[in-house]
Parts: sequence; structure tokens; C-alpha cells
Amino acid sequence: MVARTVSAVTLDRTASDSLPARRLLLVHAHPDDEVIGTGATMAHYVSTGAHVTLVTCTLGEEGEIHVPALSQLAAAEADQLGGYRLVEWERACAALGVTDHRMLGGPGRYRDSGMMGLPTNQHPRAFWGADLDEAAAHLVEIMRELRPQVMITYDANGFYGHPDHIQAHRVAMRAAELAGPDAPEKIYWTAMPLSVLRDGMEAFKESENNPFADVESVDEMPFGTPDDEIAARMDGTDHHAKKTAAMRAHASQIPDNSWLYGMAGDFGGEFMGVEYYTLVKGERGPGEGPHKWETDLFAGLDLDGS
Ligand SMILES: CC(=O)N[C@H]1[C@@H](O[C@@H]2[C@H](O)[C@H](O)[C@@H](O)[C@H](O)[C@H]2O)O[C@H](CO)[C@@H](O)[C@@H]1O
Ligand SMILES: [Zn+2]
Repeated sequence: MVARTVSAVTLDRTASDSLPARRLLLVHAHPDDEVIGTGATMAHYVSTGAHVTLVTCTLGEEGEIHVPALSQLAAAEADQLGGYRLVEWERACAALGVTDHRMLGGPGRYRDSGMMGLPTNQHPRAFWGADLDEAAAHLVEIMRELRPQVMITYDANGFYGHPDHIQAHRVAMRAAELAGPDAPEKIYWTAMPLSVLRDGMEAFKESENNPFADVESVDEMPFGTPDDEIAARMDGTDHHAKKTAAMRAHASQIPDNSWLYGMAGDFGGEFMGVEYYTLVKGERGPGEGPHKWETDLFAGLDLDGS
């Protein structure tokens, strides 16, 4: 019998060749980040037949608990919140139609570090203290398996400065360096245009549950990107109901009276269903409007045989 040897690279290629032509990878820090920042985008691409893979880096063990009946699960009590949020995360993914969801290094490998500067940052498994190349290697393995053309993660400040978000950015970008030919061709960072922030401040001015109550100007906020630096506007308004349902799955983190629901009420699909990105790797595809914002993250890619 003729021995047939197939190189590991060929095997890898075979694995991704059986997947849809468009493959999107998202790297987030905690359960609930996926829906808050990118839920409509994920639902949109699932609905259009792309393969969507969510990698979340921690179980969110150090989170607040907004459901009183669950208060004993807190880190300082039974320390079971991580396991509970894992179930919330699975339910949220189901609401968005995302079936490929993975914890970086497996559930519990990296622990929620808590807010910047807290003693929990020093926990032996805190994601903030993870070895960068070791953590990135878990993501490289996924890139080799799937060969995603597009990846979404956070900017260098983790969008708002949380240590796990900063570390998720660093690990995702390091993995893209190490993955070579299997690295995403386009890399986006989540972003919020200053014009949308200003509109939000205006919309909430009279609201009792105003997330902008303590700021005079959007320039005081840790996030906000000039409109001409935004590369893509993903309109997933057709899926805003899925995003809302996915948020409700994260009830321990997102209370019923959250301003997020208030914003949805005022803006409806416009706020819940529209998500923005800067492009930090790859060529910008054709776009629309005054800033030529892309409306498809795969725009400009040659997907034949990729
Ligand atoms: C959206 C997000 O990243 N949430 C994180 C964050 O949660 C904040 C934290 O509980 C803080 O104490 C609150 O004041 C703030 O309102 C929350 O957004 O940090 C948590 C701990 O690391 C994390 O579990 C949660 O997912
Ligand atoms: Zn987070």
C-alpha cells in the first residue's frame, strides 16, 4: 500500500476548507462584552452564512452581581460567578446564533483580573498577568484551524481601560503576528464615533438613568474616535432584537434598568443594531457616506479559495 503522508499544513487547510468562505474571529475579555460591543455584527454575519467564532478570555469571576438572588456567587463569597456567567454567555451566543464559542485556553484557564489597580490583578491566574506568548499560542491554534479572514478585538486601551480588555488586545494582536499565513487579512478594533457619543449625550440629557451624567464633554470619556478615523459602520438593525435578547441573557451583569435598554428604547435599532470599527490591518474596501465607511468587514477581500 502506498503510504500517503499529509503534512500538518495540508490537514490545517483541509479543516478550514470545509467551513464557509467567510470566517470572522472575535476576541473579547469577559462574558457580555461580545454582545455589548459586537452583538449585532455577530448576528448579522451568522445570518448571512459566515462562520463566526467567539473567543472570550476569562469567565468574568470578579464581576458585580445585579441579581440579588445570585449574590452569594460573588468572588468574595462562593466564588461561583464564573461558572454562572459561562452559562449566561452560552445563552447569549444562542440568542445571536453563534455556535462556535470558545474560552481562551479552556474555561477557567485565565481569571478575570478585576478593575485596574485592584489586588485581584495579582491573582496567579489573572489574565492581566498572563504570559503573552503562551496566551497568544492558544489563539494561534484557532487561527491555524479556521484561517479567519477578519478579526475583531479592542484597541490598545481595551476600549475603556479595563486590564483584561487591554490584555485581550495584546494577545489578539500578538497571535496575529505569530500566525503568519493563517493570520487574519483584516483586523478591526471596536470603536465609538464622537458624533454618536455626542448624539447619545443629547438624547440622555433629560433621562434619569443618564450614563453621561458625570461628564461635561465627550472628550472626558475614555473612548471616542473622530468620525474620519472610523473605517466601518456595521448596520445590524435587522438583528437588534437578537442583541437585546442576548443582553438579557447576561442578567447578572446587565440589570433590567440598565441605560443600555434605555438607549435602545430611545434609539431602538439605531443604537442596539449599529456597531463601529477602526481598521488597523488590511486594505479598506469600498464604503458609503461622507467618510466612506465600509458596510461589510469582508469588503475588498478575495474570498475565492481563501
Ligand atoms: C463591560 C465589562 O467589561 N464589564 C466588566 C467590568 O465590570 C465593571 C465592574 O464590575 C465595576 O466594578 C463596575 O463599577 C462597572 O460598572 C462594571 O462595568 O469589570 C468586571 C471585573 O473585572 C468584569 O467582570 C465585567 O465583565
Ligand atoms: Zn469586559
